[in-house]
Amino acid sequence: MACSHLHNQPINDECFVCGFDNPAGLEAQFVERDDAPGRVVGLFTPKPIHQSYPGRLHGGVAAAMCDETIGRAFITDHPDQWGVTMELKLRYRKPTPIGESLEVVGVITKVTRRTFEGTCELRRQDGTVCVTAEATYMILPVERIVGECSDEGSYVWEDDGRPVPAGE
Ligand SMILES: CCCCCCCCCCCCCC(=O)SCCNC(=O)CCNC(=O)[C@H](O)C(C)(C)COP(=O)(O)OP(=O)(O)OC[C@H]1O[C@@H](n2cnc3c(N)ncnc32)[C@H](O)[C@@H]1OP(=O)(O)O
Repeated sequence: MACSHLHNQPINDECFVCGFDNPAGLEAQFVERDDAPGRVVGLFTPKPIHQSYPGRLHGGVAAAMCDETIGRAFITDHPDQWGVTMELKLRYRKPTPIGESLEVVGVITKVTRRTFEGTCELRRQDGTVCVTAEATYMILPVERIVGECSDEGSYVWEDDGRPVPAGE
C-alpha cells in the first residue's frame, strides 16, 4: 500500500478562519497530503455565534472558509508564495448547519505567472454539498501581503511560517 504523509499548514493566530487567538474565529484546521499537491482539506465546526437564521451558518462566514481553503490549496505546492483574493464566487446549494463537523475540499485549477484559480466544496458529514465556490487570487510575496496592511512595523517569520512583529 502506498504511504503518504499529512501536513498541517501554517496559521496566523489572530486570523478569523485559522487562528486560535480569535474569540469569534472558526478555529479551522487545514490538512494537506504530500502526494496531493494543489489540494487541501479544511475542517471546522461552526459555533452558534456564526449563524445567520437560527441554526444556519451565515453565508459570509461560509465564504470566508471557502476563500481561505482555496488560497491554502495553492501553498501546498508553493510554500513561499501566498495569494490575495481578487474575486470569489459562491453557490449556496443547501443550508449549512451549526454545530456539525464540516469539511471543505479545495483544489487549484489554473496557475499563471501572476494569478491562480481554484474551486472548493463545503460538505456535511453525510456528503451533502452545501456550498461550492470558485476564486481567483493574485500571487504576492509574503512580505508584501503582510506589510501592506500592518502599522506594527516589520515582521519576522517563525519556523512554522507564522508572522510575528519584530522585537517580540
Ligand atoms: C502565517 C499565516 C498563514 C497564512 C497561510 C496562507 C493562507 C492563504 C489563504 C488566504 C486566503 C484569504 C485571502 C484574503 O482574504 S486576501 C484579502 C482580500 N483581498 C485583498 O485584500 C486584495 C486587495 N487587492 C489588492 O491588493 C490589489 O488589487 C491586487 C494586489 C490584487 C492587485 O494590485 P496591483 O498593485 O498588483 O495591481 P493594480 O492595482 O495596479 O491593478 C493592475 C490591474 O489589475 C486590475 N485589478 C486589480 N485588482 C483586481 C481585482 N480584484 N479584480 C480584477 N482586476 C483587478 C486593475 O484594474 C488593473 O487593470 P488595468 O486597469 O491595468 O486593466
